[in-house]
Amino acid sequence: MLQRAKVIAQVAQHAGIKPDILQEALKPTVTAIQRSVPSWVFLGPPGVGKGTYASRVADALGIAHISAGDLVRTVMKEQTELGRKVATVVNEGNLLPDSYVLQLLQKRLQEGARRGEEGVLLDGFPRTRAQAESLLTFSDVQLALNLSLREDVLIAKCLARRNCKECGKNFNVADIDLPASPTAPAIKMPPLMPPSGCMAYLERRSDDNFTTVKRRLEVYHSEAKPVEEVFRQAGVLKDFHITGGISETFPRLLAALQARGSITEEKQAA
Ligand SMILES: Nc1ncnc2c1ncn2[C@@H]1O[C@H](COP(=O)(O)OP(=O)(O)O)[C@@H](O)[C@H]1O
Repeated sequence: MLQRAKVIAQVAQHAGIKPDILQEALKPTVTAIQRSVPSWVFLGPPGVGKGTYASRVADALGIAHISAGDLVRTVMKEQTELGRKVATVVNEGNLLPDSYVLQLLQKRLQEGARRGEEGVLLDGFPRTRAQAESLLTFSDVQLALNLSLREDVLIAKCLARRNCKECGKNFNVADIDLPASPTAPAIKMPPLMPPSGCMAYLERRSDDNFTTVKRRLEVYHSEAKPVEEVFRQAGVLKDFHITGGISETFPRLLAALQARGSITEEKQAA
């Protein structure tokens, strides 16, 4: 702080203006810099595994993982008028208003900043062009990883997601083993089975039914390209196509991030 006051005094003297006037003029810039949290963003359709890979990468990097869907589900669980309204939109497979989701995210970022979080990995945000543009105004987005996977597999994965209400962990009981077709290569994705202790506590998300998943995919396809475009123009978009299960994909994902210089070897080993 003292150092900053000294620098401001020197610059003010050099420019021939009073230090307090310069200090006042710099306020918005300083606040903007202080607020600018570095972030990584995982983009992709429902069922692609954004949450699974985001939480593993965040653990590997030692940064916080923020899932927009989890923030929304916390509100849905509240027995309030707002919680019920949010649940209606989510269960129809539609998006919540940009301003509302931004509010939830900013609140979560502020809580994190108070705890000393220095970087975050976002999953499920942004989902519209407006959200993406807004994110760039308050966060230094260093990477937008755009995950993709065959559409028929996305549906199967969503329908097979399970959550243990005792330990809170997510699993996927789909055993995908599809031969090559004229348009797609063969794909094998073994299930991520819950341990026996979780079996009695498994739940399915209320929006993971066939009709809602189809609607979520439609919404994704209509919003995804403009979001990708914002990050492509910012020079941070990286495409990553998933062709197998977690044990095959996760090392390949880390290697791709490392090749891009986003992960150091030390962090990958940890
Ligand atoms: N960034 C967002 N903007 C608007 N709505 C959102 C956003 N993130 C989550 N939601 C709402 O929460 C639901 C669940 O989100 P999420 O768990 O990320 O699901 P998905 O499996 O579709 O990626 C979405 O279908 C949407 O209704």
